[in-house]
Amino acid sequence: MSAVIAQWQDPHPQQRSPGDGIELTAVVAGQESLLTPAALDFLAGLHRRFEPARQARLAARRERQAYFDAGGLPDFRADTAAIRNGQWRVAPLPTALLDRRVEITGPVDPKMVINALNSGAKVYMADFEDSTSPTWANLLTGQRALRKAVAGTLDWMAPDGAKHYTLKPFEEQAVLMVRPRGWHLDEKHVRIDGAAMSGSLFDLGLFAFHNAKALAALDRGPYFYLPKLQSMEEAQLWNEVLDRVEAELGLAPGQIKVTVLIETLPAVFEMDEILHALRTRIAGLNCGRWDYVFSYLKTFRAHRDKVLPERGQVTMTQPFLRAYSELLIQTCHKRGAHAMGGMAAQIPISGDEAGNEAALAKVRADKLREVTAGHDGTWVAHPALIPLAMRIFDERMPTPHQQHVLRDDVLIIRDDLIKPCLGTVTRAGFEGNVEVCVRYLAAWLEGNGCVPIHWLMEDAATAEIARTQLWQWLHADSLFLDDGTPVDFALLERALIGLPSKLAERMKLPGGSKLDEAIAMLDRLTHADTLEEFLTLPAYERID
Ligand SMILES: CC(=O)SCCNC(=O)CCNC(=O)[C@H](O)C(C)(C)COP(=O)(O)OP(=O)(O)OC[C@H]1O[C@@H](n2cnc3c(N)ncnc32)[C@H](O)[C@@H]1OP(=O)(O)O
Ligand SMILES: O=CC(=O)O
Ligand SMILES: [Mg+2]
Repeated sequence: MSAVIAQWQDPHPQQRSPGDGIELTAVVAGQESLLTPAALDFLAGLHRRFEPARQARLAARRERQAYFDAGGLPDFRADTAAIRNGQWRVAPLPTALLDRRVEITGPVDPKMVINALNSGAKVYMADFEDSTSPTWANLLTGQRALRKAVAGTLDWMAPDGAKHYTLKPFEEQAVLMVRPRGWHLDEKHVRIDGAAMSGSLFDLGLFAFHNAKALAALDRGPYFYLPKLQSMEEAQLWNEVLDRVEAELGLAPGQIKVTVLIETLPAVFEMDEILHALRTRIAGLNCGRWDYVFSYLKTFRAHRDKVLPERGQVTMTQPFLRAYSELLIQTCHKRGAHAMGGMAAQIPISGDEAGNEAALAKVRADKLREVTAGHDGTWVAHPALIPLAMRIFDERMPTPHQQHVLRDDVLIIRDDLIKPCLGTVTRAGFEGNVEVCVRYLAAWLEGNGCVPIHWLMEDAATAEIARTQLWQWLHADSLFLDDGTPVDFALLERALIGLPSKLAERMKLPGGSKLDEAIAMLDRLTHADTLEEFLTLPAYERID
């Protein structure tokens, strides 16, 4: 997978200032066509209007985490009971978003964009978030690819000239949705009045600036996926941003539609409130299971009674995760929104028929669980999985969606959502987490935000689980592997020391040049007294 595109790299980067308080601290060739004075003014306007509110929301996150660290538990809010108990529905969904049974997701390099739009999935979520390492080159390459895709002119030639990629006709393409980065991430290369702007506002703002009118004319939104929200107030902030974007770009109010990922533990207690805050424009909620597990671990980082078993055992059939997905379905269907499923991590295995069949069987079981529970659609990580997921949804969901499945049988209380599952930590589980962290981080530092490791899709969310589990296990009192070995820093040392030779033959894989840096970073992150909020925050300081 090529994440950084050579022709976009400037061998002589320099600081350039477009003036009016806007400063760009990196350059890739050709960026002027995207970062026009008008586009920069638009971004600066978003920053000046919403940066104080973003900072307030980030401070609120820290305050709430301090409450959890002091022993507090998340719960449904008393002050919003009227919203939960009220009779209201979200605005009707646009035709293009009625049938979303299979959605493909992936990073935004031109080949992936073409492959995803041509893939036969109903929707393609172009991802600036979990699967993109936000180097300046990746971001602008992605924005340029999407702009050309919307215009219908995107093509791409394989570097060896073996294949020329072109888009299928518009009617045969997946519906485009874009996922900007979460509220916690800055875009350090755009400084406004001396401060870095928000990555969310940069990604969404720049995409909307160049494509919103064209997409609205095609009756295709624009449509966005909003990641990692933690509260109703964060949804309100997004709604205000989108109101402003619509007003500035001359779009009808409510033209921009969004789907919100419920992928943090605090947010699962505010799903009605989030739908309500965005009720004129929300099309659905999505079970972002990987970040959700990460958020569970992070929320309870100081709770020794909430240590989870190794990653492979924390599956969606565990009671606390089943409760999350069923409550999401019930909540969405009550309000007229779609309840989207999530991502199975298995990808096709080439050259191993039995291994491939076992991987596909896991994906099949996951999709079957989702459609049977009442989800209106699901995610796949790889185009080869689309027929499998499509078949299951076609067979089990003959209608475009199943909002009529109200799941009145579901009765979920707070403890169902927070009770940890039982299980073990094996040596393979511990060492697997170490390997995933190091290899993923190394790839990310090299500019590649999504990689296959042992035939599993690994991205920022899955790697966060591995990283957070290591920290949690190492800081728990007297934790032992299932073979009786104490989980301590000596065990980590041995795993880290053994890793370079274990990976020696794989140095040509993504991240090969950054393995030492990744090992040093993981060592620091696991030794820290406090769990770092996001892996990508310190890692972002180390990329261009
Ligand atoms: C927790 C979450 O947030 S989930 C959402 C974020 N994660 C994702 O979106 C995962 C996206 N998936 C991927 O990036 C890739 O599938 C990977 C990295 C896991 C595997 O990629 P590869 O090793 O390149 O897979 P593989 O070699 O089998 O790819 C075969 C073809 O399918 C294409 N392909 C693979 N995945 C995708 C995708 N998601 N979208 C479009 N095309 C894809 C490849 O580009 C390749 O195309 P080509 O034959 O024209 O060269
Ligand atoms: O974004 C999706 C997730 O699972 O995390
Ligand atoms: Mg996520």
